[in-house]
Amino acid sequence: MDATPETTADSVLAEFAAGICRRMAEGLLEHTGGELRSFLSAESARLQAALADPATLEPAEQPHDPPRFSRKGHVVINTNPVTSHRNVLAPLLTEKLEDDRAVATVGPLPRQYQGPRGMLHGGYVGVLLDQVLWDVVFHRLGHASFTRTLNLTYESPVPLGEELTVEGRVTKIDGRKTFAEGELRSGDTVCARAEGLWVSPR
Ligand SMILES: CCCCCCCCCCCC(=O)SCCNC(=O)CCNC(=O)[C@H](O)C(C)(C)COP(=O)(O)OP(=O)(O)OC[C@H]1O[C@@H](n2cnc3c(N)ncnc32)[C@H](O)[C@@H]1OP(=O)(O)O
Repeated sequence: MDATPETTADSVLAEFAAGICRRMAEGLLEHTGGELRSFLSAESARLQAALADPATLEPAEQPHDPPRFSRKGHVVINTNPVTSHRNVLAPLLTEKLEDDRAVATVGPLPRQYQGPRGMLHGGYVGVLLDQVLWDVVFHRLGHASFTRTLNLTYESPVPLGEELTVEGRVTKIDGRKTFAEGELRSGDTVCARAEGLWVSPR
């Protein structure tokens, strides 16, 4: 049971703190020595200032994820590691869903997602495609399902530091099985393709 239910201002503060943690994660891989100390000190001071006086945050600011509560009144936090503004691991998507199709933009992604030098780690390519394909399946079906298979083809390296597009489409529904496919693009270049199967719960 939550003794202190979340307010909108708490959610704004949490997302502000997550933003600082994201910048810190990025800065830890960018700065060294004295520059690193100055960077960490400045980011810590911004968080301390916001905690001491929440009015230093933009007063009209709304959280991306406003407080939600379960039927029993417990706070429900969006933990999604791709889309939650409060989860510092999340690269964050802006997504449009229409019928059988989803189109999302993500990035530019910083260096904590790096695999090969200057390029996105292949596992994160799968994470982004899994999420967007799951989203379009959820949108189409109206209920959650589980990823059963996800086959990836890496066509070309995915650059960091550039906006990316991730697209997903439902291709077939057969009972509990929903098939979907999609791709991840950098500009006009298709960097990876995915196809998979999502199974609805019994
Ligand atoms: C609001 C919420 C927020 C939730 C927020 C969610 C955030 C997004 C998450 C992103 C997506 C994920 O990461 S999801 C998490 C990653 N995935 C998982 O953890 C899933 C782990 N696997 C499982 O739990 C299970 O294997 C299931 C549930 C997927 C399937 O088990 P099952 O229910 O026993 O299904 P089963 O009978 O074996 O198969 C169902 C049907 O599919 C067919 N089938 C099975 N495998 C295959 C296959 N490889 N190729 C073809 N067909 C297949 C079977 O023949 C059968 O067909 P027929 O006889 O019916 O014709």
